[in-house]
Amino acid sequence: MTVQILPERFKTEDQRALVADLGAVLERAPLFVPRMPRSGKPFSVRMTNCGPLGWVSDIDGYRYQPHHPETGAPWPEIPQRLLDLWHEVAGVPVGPEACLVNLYGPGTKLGLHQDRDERTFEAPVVSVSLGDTAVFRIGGTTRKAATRSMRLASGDVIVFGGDDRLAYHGIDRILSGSSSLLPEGGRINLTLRRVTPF
Ligand SMILES: O=C(O)CCC(=O)C(=O)O
Ligand SMILES: [Fe+2]
Repeated sequence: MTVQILPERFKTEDQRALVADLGAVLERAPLFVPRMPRSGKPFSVRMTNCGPLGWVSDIDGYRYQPHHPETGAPWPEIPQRLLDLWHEVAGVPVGPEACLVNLYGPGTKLGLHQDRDERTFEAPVVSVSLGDTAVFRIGGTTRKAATRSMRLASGDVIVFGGDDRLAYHGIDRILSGSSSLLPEGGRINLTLRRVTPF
């Protein structure tokens, strides 16, 4: 496996600073409810983005676009702390273009999927967990491959690249009350992605 796990990469103080950075992002780019292509069924996770591009999903499909789907405004910049993380761990000579922000309340799940809407898979996906612990599942590059489950706690970072860049993954559940980082509870996941070839 070329999934690299960096437990507690962000210590409590840095986690708090990241939450403050995200507060500023959310003021400019409010959370929206993504919907499944075709059916329009809402996801249980709420999302927003920062960076030159953001990932959105609606009845017309999944895509990256430079503006917020509801306000029409460009996405805010990726906080420096996250750019620094990317440059330390991603191992590519270019920056990320999108940072997808997912907010999980109690009972939120994210089905097994691949991150494959990018136009390049040469850069890894760098994922940061904040708040309540998630039960994360990761498998192989086919839906049928065996999966394993692991817990992602606040401050943990995982980097999936190389052979695992297209590994199926998802969130089985959130362990409510496992962290006091977020005043209202729940979990935030940030994924930094490169979208265009370099
Ligand atoms: O919340 C997570 O840890 C994973 C999020 C994810 O897979 C995604 O946004 O594509
Ligand atoms: Fe994903």
